[in-house]
Amino acid sequence: MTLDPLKLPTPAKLPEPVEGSTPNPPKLPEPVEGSTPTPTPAPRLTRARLADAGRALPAPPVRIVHVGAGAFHRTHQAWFTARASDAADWGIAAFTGRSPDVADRLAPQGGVFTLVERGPEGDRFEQVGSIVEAHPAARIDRFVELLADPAVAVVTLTITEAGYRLGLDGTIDLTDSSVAHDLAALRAGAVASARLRTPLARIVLGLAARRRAQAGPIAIVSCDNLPDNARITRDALRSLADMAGLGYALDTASFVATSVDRITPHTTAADLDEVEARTGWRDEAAVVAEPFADWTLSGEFPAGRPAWDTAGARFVDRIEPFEQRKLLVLNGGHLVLAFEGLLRGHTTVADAVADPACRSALDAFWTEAARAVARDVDTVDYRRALIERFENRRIEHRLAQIAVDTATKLRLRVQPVIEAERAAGRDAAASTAVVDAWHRCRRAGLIE
Ligand SMILES: NC(=O)c1ccc[n+]([C@@H]2O[C@H](COP(=O)([O-])OP(=O)(O)OC[C@H]3O[C@@H](n4cnc5c(N)ncnc54)[C@H](O)[C@@H]3O)[C@@H](O)[C@H]2O)c1
Ligand SMILES: O=P(O)(O)OC[C@@H](O)[C@@H](O)[C@H](O)[C@H](O)CO
Repeated sequence: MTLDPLKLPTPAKLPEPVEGSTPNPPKLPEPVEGSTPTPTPAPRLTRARLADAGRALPAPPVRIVHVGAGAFHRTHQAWFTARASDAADWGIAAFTGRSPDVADRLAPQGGVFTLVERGPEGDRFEQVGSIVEAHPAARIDRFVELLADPAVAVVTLTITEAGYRLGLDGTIDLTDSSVAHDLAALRAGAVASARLRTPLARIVLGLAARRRAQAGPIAIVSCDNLPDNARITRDALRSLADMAGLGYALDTASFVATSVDRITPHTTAADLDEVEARTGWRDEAAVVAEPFADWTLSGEFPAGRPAWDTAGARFVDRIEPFEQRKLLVLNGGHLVLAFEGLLRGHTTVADAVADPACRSALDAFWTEAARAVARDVDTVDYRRALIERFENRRIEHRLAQIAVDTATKLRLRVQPVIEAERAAGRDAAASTAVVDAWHRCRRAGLIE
């Protein structure tokens, strides 16, 4: 079958984990001899109760605004910020991208949450205090107020690839009904802007307010799995701002490129119960991640930034090789396992990678993907380490979580491999087979 894909719609240095450690469990009443024990519900984790229990996590001042407060923000940027040597100076106000769910869970806890670092041998629990405000996307008033505050120096984003509303050419899709709605609202001024639907339009509104308030420069840091995420974010914001007559909004914004990595599955109800049983706190905003974490950044922070390097982040002049390796090898590899795995009845990445047929498709794809990655980064040890990460059975990373927005992901994570192979005169058999598996998944109704 001939397929035309163009038609398709250094680990951080961390302290040794303490296996099974339970941070400061609250004191529960002693059971009374002879009585029928009534299970005592664990207290809800909150910043104030933590302080009462003798383990205060002081709330730092807000200097970072995050958009898209999902699971990954908590396991990655919030965690790096909490572990930076100057964590006491950098608090995060986290806004959801769309639904209010995460804000509803985090806000009653004062932003504090538990990170479960789930290694192959056991769990390590850590309470993270860097998020100090949590708001639903609809709190545009607070969002704009914060962006216009000179103390705020950084805006980070994890709104998923779909959240950027890009067309096939990689620029913002003006035919998208929400983009069109927001453009009209931005043009109509403040009252209409109170109902903005897209994160990028809200950022334009906030940056325009910042400019008018002369609050100084700011860094915008996309932490989504997109190639050239700084340019994509800048161009999309620039288009919106220019067309809305707010071109000045971006005058003092700096765009930082990132490659982000930490496998973060969706939190399950069983995970929350496990956190409660092991820590003694009921935490409705707990998140689970693998021990590995990587953050590579490139760009200017004109108003300062946390010392993320002290927590293991890497600042580089040229991000492309890191970005290519992450997006093509890891994320492209995930797509291989998702499609082949779903077709073979598997549920998780660990199940799929243990199946020799899926593994062989992965290895074949990786041979081609590695050739598409710039020579200046290693792909041999990287792949070896990745297999171990994928094999971590205790991380229940569901193939269905990966297999969303697949047309966009194929275009960004597999098509570049096909193009590189063909440009070198090869047949791109393994990467083209990924597209074929995608078609078969769609025909079988396994993915949308
Ligand atoms: N989960 C991971 O392992 C992982 C690892 C590296 C990078 N990332 C990046 O982070 C992104 C989010 O992952 P997550 O695990 O936090 O997901 P999540 O579902 O927990 O959270 C997604 C966030 O994005 C918002 N959002 C989703 N679709 C949107 C849309 N169309 N418009 C506006 N906002 C939208 C949601 O409201 C939520 O705030 C990924 O898409 C990826 O780019 C995730
Ligand atoms: O998060 P997505 O939807 O862009 O891609 C799915 C996975 O490949 C991704 O979440 C990886 O687990 C992650 O990028 C690892 O750091």
